Amino acid sequence: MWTLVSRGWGCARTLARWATGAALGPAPTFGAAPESWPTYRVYSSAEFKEKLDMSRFPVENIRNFSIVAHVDHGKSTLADRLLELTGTIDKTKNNKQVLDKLQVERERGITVKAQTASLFHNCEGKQYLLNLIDTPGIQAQTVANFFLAFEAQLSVIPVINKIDLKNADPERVENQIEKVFDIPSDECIKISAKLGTNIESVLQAVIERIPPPKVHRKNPLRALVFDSTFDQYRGVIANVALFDGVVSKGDKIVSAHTQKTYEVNEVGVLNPNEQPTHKLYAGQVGYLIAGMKNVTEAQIGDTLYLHKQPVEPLPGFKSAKPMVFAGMYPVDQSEYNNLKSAIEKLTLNDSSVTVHRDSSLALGAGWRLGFLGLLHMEVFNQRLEQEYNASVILTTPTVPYKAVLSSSKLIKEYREKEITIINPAQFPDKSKVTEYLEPVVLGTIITPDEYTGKIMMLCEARRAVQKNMIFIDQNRVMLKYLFPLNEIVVDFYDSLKSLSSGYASFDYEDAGYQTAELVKMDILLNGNTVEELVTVVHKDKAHSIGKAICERLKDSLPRQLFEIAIQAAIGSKIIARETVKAYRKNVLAKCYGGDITRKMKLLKRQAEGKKKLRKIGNVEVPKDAFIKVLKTQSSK
Ligand SMILES: Nc1nc2c(ncn2[C@@H]2O[C@H](COP(=O)(O)OP(=O)(O)OP(=O)(O)O)[C@@H](O)[C@H]2O)c(=O)[nH]1
Repeated sequence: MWTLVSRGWGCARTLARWATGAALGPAPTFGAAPESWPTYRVYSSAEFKEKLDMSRFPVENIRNFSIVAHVDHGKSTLADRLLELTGTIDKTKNNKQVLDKLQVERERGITVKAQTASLFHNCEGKQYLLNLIDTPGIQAQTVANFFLAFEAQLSVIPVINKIDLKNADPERVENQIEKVFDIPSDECIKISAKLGTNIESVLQAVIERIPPPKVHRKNPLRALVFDSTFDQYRGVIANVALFDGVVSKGDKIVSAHTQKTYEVNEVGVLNPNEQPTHKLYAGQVGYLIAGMKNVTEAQIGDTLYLHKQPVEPLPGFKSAKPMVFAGMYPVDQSEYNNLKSAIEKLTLNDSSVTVHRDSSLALGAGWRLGFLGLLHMEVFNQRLEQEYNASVILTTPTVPYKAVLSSSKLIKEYREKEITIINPAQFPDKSKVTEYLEPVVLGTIITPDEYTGKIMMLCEARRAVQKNMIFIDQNRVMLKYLFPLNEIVVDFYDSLKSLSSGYASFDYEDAGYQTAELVKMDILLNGNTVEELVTVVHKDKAHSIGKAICERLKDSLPRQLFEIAIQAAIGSKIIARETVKAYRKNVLAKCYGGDITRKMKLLKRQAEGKKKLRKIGNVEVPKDAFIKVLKTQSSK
């Protein structure tokens, strides 16, 4: 297990994007605080006053760093220990993933939204300001991220975590790090974040190995908005990193993006909760509230400067590339506007989600959203439900395919020859294209040798082509495969973990497009297309995927008064079929006798159940039926 810690503004500009592309910064707190809520330190008034004065942290006493690692490697636990060690939170048994504030994060135990925390730390008589960004683990790209950090010349501190585990073998991991990343093994820090072992060395290394940020306090203000959240009472809270100058309460600032002017109502640091300060100085990271009311006013990547003191805007962020697209529609069209506003607010603090308006004959007006992966999509959906009480229909996720058009009519319509298709409903017919292209990724798998055979079979079943295989030590193998993206987005990681008893790791990076024989497949219920399940599949897999979807749908559909034919079709050709026999569910069957109130209760419950159903033709389908079906797609 290993963790990277890196430095400088890179943490805001690059590292955070690495992990998910999701924005950095504090998340709004929703609902009741969980029982395990941490105890934040309460400052005495003298201490508090001193804390407000950020001028006591000159640039040379500031370090900016991120924790980057795979899902579950202990980033948030290490962050907890760093918060405790620096006195930011009291040391209690309840400190579990303190920076994970969203309900979904605590339920799933994964970080969805990166959090910033400014830690005040005394070391050898000097007071340091250490800005920590706990990155989310939604995407499996740690190896690729390491090389990005390397190219950006960021300092990298390898940290080997979980050394308390019985089967931990830190020496072997050190050797692997040396072999794969060319980092001398004596630079590795071995810790147990859970037990708090050797955490001081991490802080020490952050101070010693990471240089202070390169900024100028005497220049006019130049602040990068690297995240923003929306508070219904205070408006937009923008998280800022100051590259130049100083910002104070009462300053007039301008957004380089919108050219709108605002007055700063509050500035402060995140410790880890918002703590107002008098000013923020270049090199520091904090938040700013300036009366921005609309979610579109605080664009991530925007530069803020002082009124009448314009500056060259900072380069901003390279936007994260969505890998998976899905349609999203309100269950009830009258909820369209509420859902629109919920999506806007959520995308404000997760800028890696792309949104296009979309509409479908069957599902009405909605959107096509782009996500970094399937887990990202699931989490976004869960947050909509939990935080905004929204009920949505999600269509089968698809990857962005391309088609080179041959039909001059279509070329005219699209105004280009090569189009990207993010909605399977718009997949052009074979007679109108020269070729189809599918996105591919270069996957890196590191596994104990004993699982290599099974993993190679799994990769081949996913149409992957082997590019490389090396032994990184006596019993560990690193495999590189070129995968079609659609073969890994749904459940590849789960399959890999289960067949390697959890030991194999998986990373991937974008590798462009390759020619592919693709077809559009419809799923029909009694002859009516199920819009949610229209999908694009590889020709060779159409039959097995179609069959699997029909079988799974059969298991998820309740019997109804009539027979239901479930069919998979390519054009007019039916390639698979299942039948659900007729049946009448008589909820009153057990209620012979006269208890009318009990009868009414049962009928009411049945009516409520019906609200969770979607009607396709005359067939009623439970909403969650489709989700269950999706899981079968790439495993066949
Ligand atoms: N034994 C042991 N378990 C640890 C250690 N550090 C973390 N864990 C456990 O590993 C699991 C994952 O820890 P997290 O801190 O949530 O990991 P993460 O990397 O932040 O996970 P994501 O946010 O999902 O990317 C939790 O069950 C922790 O209790 C450690 O040093 N030793």
